[in-house]
Amino acid sequence: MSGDPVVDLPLVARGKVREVYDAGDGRLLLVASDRISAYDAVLPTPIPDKGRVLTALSVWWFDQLTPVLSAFGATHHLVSATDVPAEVAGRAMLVRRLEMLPVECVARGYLSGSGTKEYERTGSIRDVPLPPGLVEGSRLPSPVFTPSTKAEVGEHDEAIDFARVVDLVGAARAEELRELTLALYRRGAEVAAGAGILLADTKFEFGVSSDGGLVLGDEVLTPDSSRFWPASSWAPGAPQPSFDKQYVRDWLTSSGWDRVSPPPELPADVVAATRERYVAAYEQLTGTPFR
Ligand SMILES: N#Cc1c(N)ncnc1-c1cnn(Cc2cccc(F)c2)c1
Repeated sequence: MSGDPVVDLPLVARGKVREVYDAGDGRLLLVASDRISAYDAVLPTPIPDKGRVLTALSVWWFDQLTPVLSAFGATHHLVSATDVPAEVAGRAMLVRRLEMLPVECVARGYLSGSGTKEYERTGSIRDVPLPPGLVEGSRLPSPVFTPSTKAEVGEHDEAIDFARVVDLVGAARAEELRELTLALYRRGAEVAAGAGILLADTKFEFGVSSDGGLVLGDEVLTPDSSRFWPASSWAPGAPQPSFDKQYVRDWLTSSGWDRVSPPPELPADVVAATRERYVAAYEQLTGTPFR
């Protein structure tokens, strides 16, 4: 299951749960697996249909975000989600090959994880001062752009400030990345809130097309590239339950796994419940049945 190339194309990149293949003619094939990661480990048990659900969600979001992209004179990289090899039907996207910018464009609407630690140390996130009294899970007064550099596979991304983004891509492009990232986050958060889901944060990746325009790449606004929290259980002051991975996290914690040795297989009920959460995220966000 894991590790073997699934299509007869040259492998370009391999992440924890996804692969990129060279499809030729200036195209790439992004393939989403059914693998799931938790606590920085890829688990041995696949979640059936996870790859198909997250691919369908990205495809839906590319359409939803097109008006925001157009307002910035930008586009997205999706060419087709149907013109793909049969062995990865439904869980692959044929995309334009881009010159990817070396910046992970993260937008945060809520305080969580490393953001909370930074706030507790400095009273701010990167170069954005925040009001006192915020806690884990607090909604930020305004969404914040918190870029990082892309780490090697298996490493953690490195937080960078806006000045470093300017060094990497130039002042005008850096400003464009920040404003477009925040505009895309705001639209995503608005749509998600209407579906009872809080978009705590998300990561976008951008490339540049041959005519120099910005292009939204990678996957977009999936539970793998974002923190989705159920709005109904939002309670600032403690880590918020993950919309999709909480069953897995809770079971791993109860199993006694030490987070260092190879992770254990998931029981069937946790697999089924987790699959249902991915399907629920898709159906709640899009308002359409997952097939
Ligand atoms: N998207 C996109 C893209 C593009 N449109 N043009 C050129 N390169 C990329 C590209 C290359 N790597 N990644 C990240 C990545 C790593 C591992 C697995 C994955 F599925 C994805 C993105």
